[in-house]
Amino acid sequence: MASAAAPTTFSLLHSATPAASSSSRVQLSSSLRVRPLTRRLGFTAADPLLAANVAARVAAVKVGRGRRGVVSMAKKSVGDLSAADLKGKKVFVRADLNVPLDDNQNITDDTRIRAAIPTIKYLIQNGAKVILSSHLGRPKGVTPKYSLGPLVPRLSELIGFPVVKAEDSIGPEVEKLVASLPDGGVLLLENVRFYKEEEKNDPEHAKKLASLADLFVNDAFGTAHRAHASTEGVTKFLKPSVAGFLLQKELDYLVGAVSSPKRPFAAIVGGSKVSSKIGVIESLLEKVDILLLGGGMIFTFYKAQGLSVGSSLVEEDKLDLATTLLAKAKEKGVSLLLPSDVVIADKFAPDANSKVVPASAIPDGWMGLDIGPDSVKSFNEALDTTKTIIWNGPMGVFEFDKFAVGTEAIAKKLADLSEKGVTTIIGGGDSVAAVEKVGVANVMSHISTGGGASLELLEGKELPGVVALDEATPVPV
Ligand SMILES: Nc1ncnc2c1ncn2[C@@H]1O[C@H](COP(=O)(O)OP(=O)(O)OP(=O)(O)O)[C@@H](O)[C@H]1O
Ligand SMILES: O=C(O)[C@H](O)COP(=O)(O)O
Repeated sequence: MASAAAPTTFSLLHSATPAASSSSRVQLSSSLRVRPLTRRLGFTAADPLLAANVAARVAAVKVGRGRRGVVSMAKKSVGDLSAADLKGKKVFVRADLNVPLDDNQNITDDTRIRAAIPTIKYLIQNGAKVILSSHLGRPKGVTPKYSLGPLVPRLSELIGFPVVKAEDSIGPEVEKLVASLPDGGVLLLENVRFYKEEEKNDPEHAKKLASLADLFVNDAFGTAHRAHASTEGVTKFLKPSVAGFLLQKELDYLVGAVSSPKRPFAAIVGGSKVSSKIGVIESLLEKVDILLLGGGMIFTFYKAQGLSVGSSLVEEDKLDLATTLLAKAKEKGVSLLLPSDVVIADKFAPDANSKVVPASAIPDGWMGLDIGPDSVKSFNEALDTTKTIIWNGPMGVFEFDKFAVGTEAIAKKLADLSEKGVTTIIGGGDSVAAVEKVGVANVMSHISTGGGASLELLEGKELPGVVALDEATPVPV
């Protein structure tokens, strides 16, 4: 790729043969490590409110190539609103509180609730009346098991006082509760998806939601790829409509850091199928210096190169695509690495028999379920040269302990590099689960709260929930 800093001595591993991979030698970068964006701006990741606020002001730049060409993703932030703008104002806040619940309605991962708190607290501290809304799951009509009720205790605990819960998201009862909300109070609306008009982005419905408030803050990054009434529709009726701190931080990393990365810039893409990652790979090939591929998709690449893959996951109709992507990497000067060895299993099960073999020697009847130790070694060497890394998708079937080793090794490597100042961005979905399983989530530069939304951003698409927000006022940088 056109980068002066790209590692020129890095061999292009289009061949999946063990000989090719193990013979690769990566020249270690001797240049100084850069500090993550937050540290460079003079605050710590432990101070997300301040971090996002300052980042919004300082780092909000024209970034991203969207569906309709180059667009500005720099949006007005809630941090641009002062106490004078907020005191006594009714603020409709759309968050993504779509958290997993167990059979007893206990929250099993509160990450998304915690991530929404900085914006809510900022509004409270500035005397606003917070009308908080979210979806939970994909209900078809009013469905008690998708009520937001179970979130109230944790939300109240994190906010520091009891949150009032409405039984609906629109209507006279909600209006009464809004009217009795004190300055600095928080009212949680019921699941916005209990109305089918929400997902249809029905303008009349959006108008009803908007009529509850004076202004709009969208902090629902995980749902920003949906043009729904509470994410996009309400912006037509509420001014200003601004980005919350979480949304801004996600954009700063997934668009800002990816568009203007400190180089060398590496992407690690895994997951099950190449078909679900085509857009991401194609988009990243335009930006990265190094691309490491793992997960189930590698077998389609191997087969495209004429290797036998046993009974590994292969998308027969994507063989040509795999060949095209390899050629594109070569054309762009991207160092693309496929794993040189794999952990194979005699069945798709946690207790399968397993062994490590070169990628070129997968026997019939066996399937590859993880990357092998040599691959981890060469991936680590490649990552050692980088200053920015983005990771999306696990290296193997990490749900089975036996085949989680490669994914966990990559998670540990990123944690190690992050502590040395490399910007590490985890792009949502299963890779986040893997990072959390290893217990290194807190050291990464950024962990996205969005699965589909982060994928769409990485594909270079615009998110309707972001596009609809007010543009940031340009500031001299
Ligand atoms: N070699 C393999 N064979 C089969 N499945 C695999 C293999 N390697 C990884 N997977 C599976 O890929 C799945 C994750 O793939 P997916 O494409 O959904 O990744 P993701 O992008 O991290 O997740 P999400 O779609 O939630 O954002 C995991 O369930 C994992 O078990
Ligand atoms: O979990 C997610 O990815 C978001 O909350 C969006 O949910 P959805 O895919 O049901 O719109």
